[in-house]
Amino acid sequence: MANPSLLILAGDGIGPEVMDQVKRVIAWFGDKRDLSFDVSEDLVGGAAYDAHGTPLHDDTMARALEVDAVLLGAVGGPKYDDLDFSVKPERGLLRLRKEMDLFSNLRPAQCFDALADFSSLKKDIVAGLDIMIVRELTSGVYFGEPRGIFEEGNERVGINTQRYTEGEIDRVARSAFELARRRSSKVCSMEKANVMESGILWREVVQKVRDADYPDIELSHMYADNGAMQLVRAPKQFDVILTDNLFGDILSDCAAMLTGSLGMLPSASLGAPTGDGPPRALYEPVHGSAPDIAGQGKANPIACILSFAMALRYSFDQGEEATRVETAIEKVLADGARTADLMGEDGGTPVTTTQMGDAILAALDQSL
Ligand SMILES: NC(=O)C1=CN([C@@H]2O[C@H](COP(=O)(O)OP(=O)(O)OC[C@H]3O[C@@H](n4cnc5c(N)ncnc54)[C@H](O)[C@@H]3O)[C@@H](O)[C@H]2O)C=CC1
Ligand SMILES: CC(C)CC(=O)C(=O)O
Ligand SMILES: [Mg+2]
Repeated sequence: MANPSLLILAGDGIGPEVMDQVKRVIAWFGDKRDLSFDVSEDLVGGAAYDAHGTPLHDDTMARALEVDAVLLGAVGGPKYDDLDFSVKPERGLLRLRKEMDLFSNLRPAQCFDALADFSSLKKDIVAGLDIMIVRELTSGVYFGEPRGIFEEGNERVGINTQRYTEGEIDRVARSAFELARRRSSKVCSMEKANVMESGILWREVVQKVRDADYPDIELSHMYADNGAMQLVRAPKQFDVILTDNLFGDILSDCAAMLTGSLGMLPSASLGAPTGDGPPRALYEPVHGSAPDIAGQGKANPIACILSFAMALRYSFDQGEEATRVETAIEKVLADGARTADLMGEDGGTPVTTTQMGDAILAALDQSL
């Protein structure tokens, strides 16, 4: 049987740096676990713009639709700030998500024991934290029309449109409920139904889906601003959080700091199930291209490596191997390895991106 196929799009800034460590983990699975992948690589974001004048070449898009899974690093950076919006690096990523129809974005926030002391919050608030944010990814205000900057009278007006259809809400709600059934069966849906019609529809549809097909799920609703506050006040009250594209983007960066660093948060973006096979999927860290530390060997590769672990679990039916990676990372952190983002000013000498990769590979070796 052919090896499963992976398309790697490392992107910009720290994207290629953290992806280099993922490539070593992929090679390790080929060497040590007889689990090989047919890996191809291509450009996305600013790197694709530099080469082709577009943040995502049509050939790359076509390849992404063919492979079993895509692994992405990060896109964007100040070099591209003044580009026309249509060719900005971030548009390449949005096109991938949209054309692959990856409507369900899973962003787990787990606090590893070794980092509970380092979180922005008190240890007892985050110790043992394990929540899953399910973010709608292919609609909402990042995609709604009309959008643009227009002349209106003697001034300009910037417009974006929050738009959700019932079908779009229905399908992401189902994905959250299915996931919740494999966890604690508790979902909190967040929107702003107090001030947004799209929020009213969101709440109605989510409740309807739950009542019709998921009566075993304990569903609650919360305004997203309160949700942000509750996330930092008492995050362990949540298990699965279901929310829209914009709120999910913001709430997941917020959740990252509960775990210690944005450099710790992976994600899986999944489409609809395809027959018997796994859904279309793209895996990427939650963080961006981190221009402030790019090229300095400071980036934490754990979020990207954990994203590969999610690929093992969700695309390749290799849950035990995914756990092997997560356990290796847990061990490395317990042994004290810290990239700079995981230590305070006087925390000692941080390890580099490559040294963190070395330590994770050594822990993987020890797991055999
Ligand atoms: N999925 C993607 O490709 C994303 C791309 N971006 C893009 O990235 C660029 C920079 O955006 P920012 O707002 O600065 O967000 P960012 O996520 O790149 O960085 C925010 C802060 O977190 C730190 N950080 C992020 N990842 C880290 C890691 N792995 N290890 C250690 N520290 C890490 C950075 O150094 C920075 O101080 C922008 O062009 C933005 O549009 C932003 C978010 C997601
Ligand atoms: C397209 C990305 C730059 C948006 C983002 O911040 C994210 O998806 O987390
Ligand atoms: Mg974001």
